[in-house]
Amino acid sequence: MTAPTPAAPADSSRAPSSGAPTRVLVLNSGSSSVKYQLLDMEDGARLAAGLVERIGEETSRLAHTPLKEGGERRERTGPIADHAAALKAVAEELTADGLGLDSPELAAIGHRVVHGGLRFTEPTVIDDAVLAEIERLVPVAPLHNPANLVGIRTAMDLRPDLPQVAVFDTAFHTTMPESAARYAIDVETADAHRIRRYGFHGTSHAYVSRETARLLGKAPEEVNVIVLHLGNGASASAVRGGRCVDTSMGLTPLEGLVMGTRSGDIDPAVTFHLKRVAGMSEDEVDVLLNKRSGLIGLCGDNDMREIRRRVEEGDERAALAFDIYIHRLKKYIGAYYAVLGRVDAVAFTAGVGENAAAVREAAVAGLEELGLAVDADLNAVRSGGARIISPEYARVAVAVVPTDEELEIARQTFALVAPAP
Ligand SMILES: Nc1ncnc2c1ncn2[C@@H]1O[C@H](COP(=O)(O)OP(=O)(O)O)[C@@H](O)[C@H]1O
Ligand SMILES: CC(=O)OP(=O)(O)O
Ligand SMILES: [Mg+2]
Repeated sequence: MTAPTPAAPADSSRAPSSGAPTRVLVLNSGSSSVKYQLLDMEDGARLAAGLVERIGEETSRLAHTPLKEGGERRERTGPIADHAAALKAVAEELTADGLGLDSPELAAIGHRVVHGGLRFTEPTVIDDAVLAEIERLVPVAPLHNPANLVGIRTAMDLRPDLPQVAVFDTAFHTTMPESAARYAIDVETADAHRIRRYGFHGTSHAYVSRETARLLGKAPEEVNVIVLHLGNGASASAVRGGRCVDTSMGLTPLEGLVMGTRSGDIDPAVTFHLKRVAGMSEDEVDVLLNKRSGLIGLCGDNDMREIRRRVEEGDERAALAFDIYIHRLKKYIGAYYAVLGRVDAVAFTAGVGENAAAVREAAVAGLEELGLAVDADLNAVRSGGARIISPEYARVAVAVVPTDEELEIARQTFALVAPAP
């Protein structure tokens, strides 16, 4: 899961050797959550990490872990109205540990921004023009870019003097060939409205594909990897020699796999039908496909833990939802196998991919002819580390590779703002 595992304890009292600030705060603002980490880039140590979830509900929760020696995990529960309130609460927790946003050791704040459109292919220092472009892209990332903007603006209010850096989910996918990035629709219309497949979760796909190569003892250039990022939002990617050649999300994060609340692939005519025949408005269709579909639409739950519990109890709706989720996943594994031609590894990551052994087992079941198999004992191991779960004889390594979007964002942010040595 993207939640932090205690890293090497950091000595937060150490002064940076060059005197220049070396800490980066990373904010990963999701539709109803904020994940954050404070890292010291001099040695990569995590100083604090946490998560605010269920923002906007009565049952919001902030879990904060200072990773200094002796630091203890703290929790706040109770309503947190919006992302701005969530970030203020995070700032308070950091201040309580002597790691407040006013610290002179902070070099920059890095922000996950989900949609960067055509313009942003690299990490970017945020100014008014960048903010305006992220705002312009709200219609194509309606659950995400607004939350990202609140995170940026709140951080800018707290530290107007610091560089704020946007790291885009779409950036890693800009290497996709036109054959994968273009929809087969009228070219002039598509180009006029910049309608194409952008792909998301790119920071995670980049990090996990690299970590998978490392797990195999190879350079990223040497391996072809299928990455399955299965969180609340879920996407698959085909990575050839370190470069993305296809991914399952498209113009928006709605295309592709079955997700917690999103439908993934669907015949676009379903939307015409809902409007013309079922009398739904544009906004109602949007809410249906983004928030009331996927696992929650199929069985009333979007948490894979709950779905597995129900399946074990013999609940038929949960079992069907699980089967549909797996069927789609398996189709993408097969599709990306064909796209890549040769596959060295299939890597499972994010909340579901890292924790749900039943999903990994079912997704690979029956694919022995493709060289894919999972060893039941290895698959059952619970660990926070990257590991191979396929039997030794298998031609393709199946791996669990924990993602760390925050670390990757911190690295990219620091590389942009730190003066070259
Ligand atoms: N132990 C577990 N077993 C199965 N699924 C889990 C487990 N822990 C977390 N998850 C799943 O992970 C999902 C969240 O994944 P995460 O990567 O944090 O998503 P996001 O970043 O989209 O919020 C939860 O909805 C839940 O379904
Ligand atoms: C792009 C996307 O779907 O992100 P998340 O999984 O955080 O919702
Ligand atoms: Mg996520």
